[in-house]
Amino acid sequence: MSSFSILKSPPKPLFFVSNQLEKQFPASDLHVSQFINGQQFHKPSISKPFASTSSSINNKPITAITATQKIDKPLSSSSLMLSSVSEENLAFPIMVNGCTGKMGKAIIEAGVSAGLQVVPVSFGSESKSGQIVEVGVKEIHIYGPTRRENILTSLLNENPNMIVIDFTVPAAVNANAELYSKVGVPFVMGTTGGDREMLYNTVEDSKGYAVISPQMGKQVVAFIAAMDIMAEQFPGAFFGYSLEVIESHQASKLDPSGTAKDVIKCFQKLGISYELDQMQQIRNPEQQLEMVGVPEEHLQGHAFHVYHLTSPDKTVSFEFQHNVCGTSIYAEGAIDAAIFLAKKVQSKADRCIYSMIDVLREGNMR
Ligand SMILES: NC(=O)c1ccc[n+]([C@@H]2O[C@H](COP(=O)([O-])OP(=O)(O)OC[C@H]3O[C@@H](n4cnc5c(N)ncnc54)[C@H](O)[C@@H]3O)[C@@H](O)[C@H]2O)c1
Ligand SMILES: O=C(O)C1=N[C@H](C(=O)O)CCC1
Repeated sequence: MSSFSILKSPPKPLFFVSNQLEKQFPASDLHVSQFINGQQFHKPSISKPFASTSSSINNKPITAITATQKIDKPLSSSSLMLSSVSEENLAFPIMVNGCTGKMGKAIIEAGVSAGLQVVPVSFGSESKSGQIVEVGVKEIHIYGPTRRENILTSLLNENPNMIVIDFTVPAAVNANAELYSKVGVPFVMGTTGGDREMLYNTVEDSKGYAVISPQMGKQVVAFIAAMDIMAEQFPGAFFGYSLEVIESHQASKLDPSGTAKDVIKCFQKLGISYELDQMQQIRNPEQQLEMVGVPEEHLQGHAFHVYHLTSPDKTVSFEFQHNVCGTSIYAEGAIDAAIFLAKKVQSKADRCIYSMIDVLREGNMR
């Protein structure tokens, strides 16, 4: 049984950004952005040193973000499900990198709903460096690519149980993983792309802990696991079949679907000859509306996949689809992955690298 401890006492702030960190890494010329109902609003920029225990913006303290603070939006059905664990007051903070992005915001909301605490510091792109982002009532200070090692080391010293959740961009995957591994902070890597082999090698060499998965949606992960089991048990079962794969994502997605790549690996084991560059990627909103049937309100955030198999004589066909609108399915899965990882770290598990299938197998589903 895991020795992971669950606090029963009332929630207490578990971390603070110290004056020392503030002095070391002042973030001058901070900008405040606010997200309301998914829309970003910019307030006039202000010159402000990095968060201190006594400083405030608009009279709001910015030193620590605790699970006791409320998100000022109605609870969705999914967040109601997550709120059932908030009473357990899970005792580790999360650092969410890429927090100005769609997933970053969703992770913060899901994490707070689950009773986790969010470190008020996030690594972002150069262009977002120096901004303060408000997500609900949370204020998160964004740091660009410089001085990250020192900042992360200081944060980890102050929050020794911290887990990083990374939903950034494919180009940042390897550098970020190297940084987390070097500093020794466990991480959940939800970001797709980059050099995946190098990613695994980096974590393995450092003997650090990580959950890595291009797909955190638990039901989609269960589908991939089922395909993998079929491929293991019946290799070559679809030999000679032809495969057509179409995936559609919001136009801002920078890479091909990482999920489809994993599913295609299963089809290859099942005997189908298919190259990744045959996959059809749809990023054009007009096509998404007309061809794919994406609801208009989800053009900015969806992941639709269809895999069509046809027998050599064309008398038999199979079709698999998984269509996701929005981000909540991934955010909930990523929080489950962080909780799973915290338990592995706490119990000093021998194995260090995990997938979402491991998270599902251990039944860490709330
Ligand atoms: N594993 C999953 O289940 C899952 C689900 C959804 C999205 N994703 C992946 O997560 C990633 C992010 O998706 P999104 O929809 O939130 O994208 P997004 O474009 O909305 O957000 C990306 C964020 O990364 C930040 N960023 C850019 N460069 C950075 C850098 N060098 N360091 C740190 N941050 C940087 C951006 O400022 C932005 O805040 C993508 O790779 C996407 O494919 C994975
Ligand atoms: O929206 C995205 O980007 C997604 N990326 C992942 C992938 O590439 O498979 C998971 C689905 C959403």
